Amino acid sequence: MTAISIESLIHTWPGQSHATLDIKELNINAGDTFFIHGASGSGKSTLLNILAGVLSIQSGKLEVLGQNFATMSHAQRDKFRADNIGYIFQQFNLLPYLTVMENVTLPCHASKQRERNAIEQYGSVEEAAHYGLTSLNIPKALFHTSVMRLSVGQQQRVAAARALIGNPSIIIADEPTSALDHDNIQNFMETLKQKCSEINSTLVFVSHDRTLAEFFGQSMTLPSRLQEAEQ
Ligand SMILES: Nc1ncnc2c1ncn2[C@@H]1O[C@H](COP(=O)(O)OP(=O)(O)OP(=O)(O)O)[C@@H](O)[C@H]1O
Repeated sequence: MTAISIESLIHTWPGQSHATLDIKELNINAGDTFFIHGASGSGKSTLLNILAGVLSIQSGKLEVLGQNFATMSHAQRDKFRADNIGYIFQQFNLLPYLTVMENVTLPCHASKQRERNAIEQYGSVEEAAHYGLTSLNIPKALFHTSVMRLSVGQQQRVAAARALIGNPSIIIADEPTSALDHDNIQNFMETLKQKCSEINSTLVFVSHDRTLAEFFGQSMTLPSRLQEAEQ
């Protein structure tokens, strides 16, 4: 099954003389690990926002899990995202006034489907969060403390546990390793891949760091607009 299918996708931001994104064709199979590399300004965030349904499609075709995004309203895409996409942000986006557990269980409050999946597999949302955090090496003693008291590496693993809870079909990761040191990057990449494979989730991972491509089954590079402008 195809998880993500793109045909002739073009996105031009207002005031720009040429398109930020121009992707003729891209197919990502369900369960694959896919790396998108691109320099700063090449349109990585724009593409991820389109894939997650945050931005509407201007031109071309995009199907995510067989759903045609062009025919869906903003509200339909928001629900689809909550149910089917776990998102890991560059700056983690953990809520500072919530505990580790409260952060991790959030997606199950936003999506009945993810809540159901968590309960079916682990008996309760809390048990699902416990399992996720433990398997990502977060000590139990930290489960009920504020996320602000965690190290950067721990915060990123909590962000991963939050993205994975309730088994979303797709995990999108936007530069999630940029704040980590070398050893933490290796550990984080291996663990993230293993966890995605455990829940049969498709991993779409974006970074400016092309050395990370080695961790993935397939990859693509977005052309640098700066280079094009200079040619
Ligand atoms: N909301 C917006 N309004 C107008 N232009 C935008 C907007 N967001 C992005 N752009 C433009 O689109 C281009 C690509 O930006 P984007 O953030 O997608 O790139 P990126 O590859 O994620 O960059 P970085 O690695 O620096 O985060 C840039 O020229 C940027 O100015």
